[in-house]
Amino acid sequence: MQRWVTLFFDKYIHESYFPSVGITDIVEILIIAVVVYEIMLWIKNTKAWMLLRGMLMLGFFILFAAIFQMHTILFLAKESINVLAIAAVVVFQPELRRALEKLGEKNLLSNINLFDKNKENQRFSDETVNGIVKACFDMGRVKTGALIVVEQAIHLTEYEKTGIELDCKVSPQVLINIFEHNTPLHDGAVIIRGNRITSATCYLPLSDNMQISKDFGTRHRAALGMSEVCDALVIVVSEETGQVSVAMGGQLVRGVTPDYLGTRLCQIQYRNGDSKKFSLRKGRRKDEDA
Ligand SMILES: Nc1ncnc2c1ncn2[C@@H]1O[C@H](COP(=O)(O)OP(=O)(O)OP(=O)(O)O)[C@@H](O)[C@H]1O
Repeated sequence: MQRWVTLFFDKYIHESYFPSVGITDIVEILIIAVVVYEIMLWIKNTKAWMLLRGMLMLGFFILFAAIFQMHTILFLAKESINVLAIAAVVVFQPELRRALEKLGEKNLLSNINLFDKNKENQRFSDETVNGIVKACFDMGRVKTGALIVVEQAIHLTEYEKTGIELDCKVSPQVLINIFEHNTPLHDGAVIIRGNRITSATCYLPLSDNMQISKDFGTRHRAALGMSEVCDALVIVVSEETGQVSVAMGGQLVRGVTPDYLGTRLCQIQYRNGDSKKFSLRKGRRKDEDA
């Protein structure tokens, strides 16, 4: 037995090559682990998950063909692999674009304050937060439908172009007036950048999510669709129920309270992710109460 163990160690352990592991290698392993994890998360949360499953099926099929030496299938697979790779990039262009934009959103550079040094950290003022919250719930009370997109890091210029250009300060009166029935600007969505309403009657992409409730009409689908393709916070006021809902990152929360909406807006109010609490009682942020 002892001889067997000695032989085993001599053969497999003694002759094995153990590379020396330095700090750089550990950092490298950590970076690769994080990147692989992020890619897996991205695959899981997008249509790429279906692509991966399709590719796995194809892989098994090719393996099967290889085991049984099916030369024609192997030849076809080899020839079409490049075409399939290009097709995947074309089909998943929106998801790939979103993933790259998300990477940009992380704004690592602004955290070390090299590039954003001169930019104001605040996206919009408390007045804008209060104005949006007030307008949404006032419209909800009288069942006026509305769709409001609050821009974050990703610029929404291409969606602005689908509507009528405006440039006015956000206020509850203006928002209510825009969405008033039978007025020229009431259809479509309003886009807000900072403290300004940049355009109205904008057309937003509809979500093709099959799992969302059949009760949702196109206004809610457009809110969800928009939140899937960019980082904006999208607010919907239902004409049918008067409920206010919020969509962000492909998730729609229905029937929110003014406090909830205010808090969500405060969460995106600062570029570096700072957020302050919103208090409904005074319609202002809690830090201002002091
Ligand atoms: N793609 C879109 N982009 C922007 N606005 C849209 C889009 N699709 C629909 N809308 C807006 O939604 C309105 C129609 O809403 P619809 O009744 O279909 O939706 P809903 O989700 O059931 O909302 P509601 O509860 O208010 O009825 C349109 O008049 C238009 O203003």
